[in-house]
Amino acid sequence: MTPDAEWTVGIDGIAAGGDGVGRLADGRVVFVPRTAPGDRVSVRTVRDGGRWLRAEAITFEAHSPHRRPAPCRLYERCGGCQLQHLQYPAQIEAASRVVGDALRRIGGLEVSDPEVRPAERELGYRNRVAFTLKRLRGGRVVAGFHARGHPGRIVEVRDECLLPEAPIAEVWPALREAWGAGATRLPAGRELRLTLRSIEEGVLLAIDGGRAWSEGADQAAALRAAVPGLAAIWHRAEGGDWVLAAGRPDGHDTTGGERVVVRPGAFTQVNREVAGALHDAVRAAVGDPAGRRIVDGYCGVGLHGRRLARDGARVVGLELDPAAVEAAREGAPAGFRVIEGAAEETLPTVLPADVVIVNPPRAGLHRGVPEALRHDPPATIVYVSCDPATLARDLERLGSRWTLRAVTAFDLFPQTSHIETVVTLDLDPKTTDS
Ligand SMILES: C[S@@+](CC[C@H](N)C(=O)[O-])C[C@H]1O[C@@H](n2cnc3c(N)ncnc32)[C@H](O)[C@@H]1O
Repeated sequence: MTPDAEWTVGIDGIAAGGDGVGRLADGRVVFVPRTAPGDRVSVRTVRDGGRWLRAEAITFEAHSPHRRPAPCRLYERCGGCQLQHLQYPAQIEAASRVVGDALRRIGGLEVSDPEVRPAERELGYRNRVAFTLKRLRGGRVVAGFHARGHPGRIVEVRDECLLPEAPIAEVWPALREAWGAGATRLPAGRELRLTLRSIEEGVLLAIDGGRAWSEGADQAAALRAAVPGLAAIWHRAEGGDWVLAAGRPDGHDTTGGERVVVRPGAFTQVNREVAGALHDAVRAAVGDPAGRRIVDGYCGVGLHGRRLARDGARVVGLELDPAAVEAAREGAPAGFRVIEGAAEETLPTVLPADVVIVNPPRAGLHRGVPEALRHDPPATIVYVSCDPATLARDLERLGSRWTLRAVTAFDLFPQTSHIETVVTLDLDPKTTDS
């Protein structure tokens, strides 16, 4: 089928990236963005990948009962969300299918589609939002999100985005007003990444990129005074370190009962409500932690490990990012220590352990991590994953010595195709590593 050919397909599911997916009579799979299970749609091929095709919808011959008008008026142009055209229960069902499919297809596991814990708030849930600001020729400034299908372009966002928590939704338009024509009150540079993080004290603004801010202190102070709710402004010039430009050095936030310091850079989950439920699930999967040796791998600011140490475990956190390590150590309970470095190098030095938690970035575990776990197996592994495909690959690499106790997914990112999964594995004492 050549690009530009037009034909009709029935959509019967949602693929991992959020596209609707259907099948041709000859078995080839077709991906069509912004379609829903139950749609029948005439499409045009935009890419022929051999056994799969990517296509765009031209007209709908039948509409899915799971559709709804997208709540955001930027949805068609913005690259941030993929599932706003689906009613929320259909988003949850799609997430369950995506995780189940990955575990069966890539992981070779015999599992059914898992339970997905929905969010209470499907909008207004993000405590962190990153915008991109570009200075164009002629002094014009655009600031917003990357465009759908054109990541180099920026879709202007004023007050349209429906995902941020209320404090961010209020600060962003006020900040745009306050930075002045040509954004001259911000650091110079063609492109800046502006991250707003809502914290107990208000909103923290982290400006990443641009040149050193020679008049930073004055301009940042003026900006902060002009934007109600802005608690602190940080800047990191290209090739430099984070510098506090105005306001308070420390912000705080609480997730899953743990209050931690928030500074720019260190990873924290964006959805405090669902992340709290996820942390409770990890805590429950560990069982009674008293006196047990636990590794919190890829610990970030140490939310799992700190809580388990408070409950009596001896916990070692493993974390690569120095900013996260610093936050994890601040105010940590006795019984929780953190080793800075790559988990694939540090894990073998802290095994054996009773329980190992791993929560890697999207790329999943470095090969060295399953190797170390096979060599020195813990009784329980709790794997928290933000990518079902790499999760499934890693479970396969762990081998057959562990049995799957539970799989639960959490909708930390409503309206998007991202999904977080928690898998608990128990060592089968009768088996040996082959
Ligand atoms: C998905 S976050 C999880 C953080 C934490 N568990 C939480 O719930 O907030 C992944 C973390 O792994 C860290 N990281 C990335 N690569 C790593 C590696 N090779 N070894 C150790 N930590 C790593 C990142 O800096 C980040 O803090």
